[in-house]
Amino acid sequence: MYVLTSQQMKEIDKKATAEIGIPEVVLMENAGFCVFEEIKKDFGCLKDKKIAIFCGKGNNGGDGFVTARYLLEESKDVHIFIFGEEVTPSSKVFLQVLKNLGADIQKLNEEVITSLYQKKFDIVVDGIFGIGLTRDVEGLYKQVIEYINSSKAYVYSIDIPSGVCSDTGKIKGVAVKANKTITFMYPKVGNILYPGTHLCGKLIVKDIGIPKVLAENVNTKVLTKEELNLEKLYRYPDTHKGDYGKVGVVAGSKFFPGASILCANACVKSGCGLCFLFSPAENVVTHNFRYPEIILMPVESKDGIVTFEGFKKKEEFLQKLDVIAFGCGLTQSEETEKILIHILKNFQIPIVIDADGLNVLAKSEELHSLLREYEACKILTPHYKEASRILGCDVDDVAKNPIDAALEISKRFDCVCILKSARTIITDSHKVFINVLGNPGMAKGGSGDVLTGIVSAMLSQGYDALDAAKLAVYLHSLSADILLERKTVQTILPSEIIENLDIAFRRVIED
Ligand SMILES: NC(=O)C1=CN([C@@H]2O[C@H](COP(=O)(O)OP(=O)(O)OC[C@H]3O[C@@H](n4cnc5c(N)ncnc54)[C@H](OP(=O)(O)O)[C@@H]3O)[C@@H](O)[C@H]2O)[C@@H](O)CC1
Ligand SMILES: Nc1ncnc2c1ncn2[C@@H]1O[C@H](COP(=O)(O)OP(=O)(O)O)[C@@H](O)[C@H]1O
Ligand SMILES: [K+]
Repeated sequence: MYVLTSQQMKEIDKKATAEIGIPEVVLMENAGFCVFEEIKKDFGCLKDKKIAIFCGKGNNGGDGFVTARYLLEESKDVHIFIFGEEVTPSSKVFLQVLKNLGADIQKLNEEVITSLYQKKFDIVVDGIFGIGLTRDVEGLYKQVIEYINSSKAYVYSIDIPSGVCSDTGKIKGVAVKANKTITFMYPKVGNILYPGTHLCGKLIVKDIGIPKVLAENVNTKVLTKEELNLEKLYRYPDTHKGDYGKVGVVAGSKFFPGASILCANACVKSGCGLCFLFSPAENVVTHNFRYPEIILMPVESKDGIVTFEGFKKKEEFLQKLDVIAFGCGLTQSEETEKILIHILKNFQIPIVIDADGLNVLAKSEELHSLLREYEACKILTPHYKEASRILGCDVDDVAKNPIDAALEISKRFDCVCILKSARTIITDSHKVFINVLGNPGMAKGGSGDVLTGIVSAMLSQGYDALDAAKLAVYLHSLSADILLERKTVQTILPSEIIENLDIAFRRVIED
């Protein structure tokens, strides 16, 4: 499913009217009717319902006028509130229709807003701002939104909750908290990213008759099952472990032994042929027997951290690898940096860089240019903080516009970037996918290490970087969502996300 920015939606809208010739009022009529239909479906009989419709001066308000007209057919207690008569030409048509019908239309001012608090509306329709919101919400607009949020009514937002930026999902000063949002044709970015997605309540996407061919060049999509390439998950009977690749997980330290195990274990549980774990010798001793499928590669360490010299002694094994997963729990030492430099200079195999791999990358100019020049496929898996270190900006800047941050990282290193959060963004700098699965039970140390293991296994099974990233992110969060069916967000563990991958794989392959 495509996800659009306000600019993209406006262009499509313009083409539909100017080039294809569908009049704007027809689209507005369809949009307003869709909102009415949804209300009717939810409430059934509206006869005794007290309804308020708040309409701004743009076309979002015009949709509200249309909805109001249909609601007037169902209830005698429908009240329309406007911010002024200077509305867009299409909206004006429907405002006039309401006037002709003798509808109750009140212009909002301080007094009217105060009086709203005495009225007990059952249903509120928010048609204040849609994709045309350009600046922070203030004054009367702010007061009305505050009223809506204080009311006990069931709130419908048209297109997007007013006050949410449709390009980022951020709140521009104040925003409506809706129970349900009816958006048209395609979700907007602000309907999908937090906090906007939360303020939408239940999101409904309605077709209002804009030809779909107009969206064909849009590059951003929700990561749905239909977007996954499942081809390489199928195994011919006549096959052997060599067909599924050898992954070298370079991870772990005295301080974070678990990170390496989670990563390597997720990797073997996601289908790689052989998984070698390069970790400090003292950790490896304790891992023995507990994780029999992982081939343990004890590396000489100093103060619990793998050393560059120790790593080089494993050259013979390193040469056999097909994929490297680098960084989980390594610590940000000079040794970590030296090892990564060595890998980027001497290997040309797919690499996944996570955690401390990203942290040393952020600090080293040499690593920046080596990674840019590295020709094999590369996947970077930062969370917001790691991304901000790489980009040299504030973490809030990443959070404000994660799609742009992911694109920037992807372009800078010519890599696939998996920017992790409650709405993980995947991009190869051309296409963008937003993951909408997963739950707060994943907000726990170790969840990211699991993802690194899964994505490495996808690379070793022959997927290209973008397909590997999409499949891994999907399976990872689907596994956590399946766990949530019987557990709680508090009790989900990263190691259980690994165990539960069985069911996630089955659902992806068989359903
Ligand atoms: N796309 C489609 O396919 C279709 C779209 N449709 C609908 O149209 C909607 C988009 O309509 P739209 O472009 O007229 O913008 P909209 O959101 O109504 O607001 C613009 C108004 O708000 C004002 N304004 C902005 N920020 C402000 C602030 N902070 N505080 C105060 N004022 C502020 C701005 O003023 P200005 O910035 O010009 O001063 C302008 O007056 C879309 O979301 C959907 O519902 C359907 O009808 C059919 C098909
Ligand atoms: N609230 C949430 N909803 C969905 N997914 C989440 C949420 N919080 C975290 N995640 C996912 O969990 C993982 C956390 O990774 P990361 O922050 O690197 O953790 P760690 O480094 O401790 O392993 C990411 O894949 C992220 O997308
Ligand atoms: K709205």
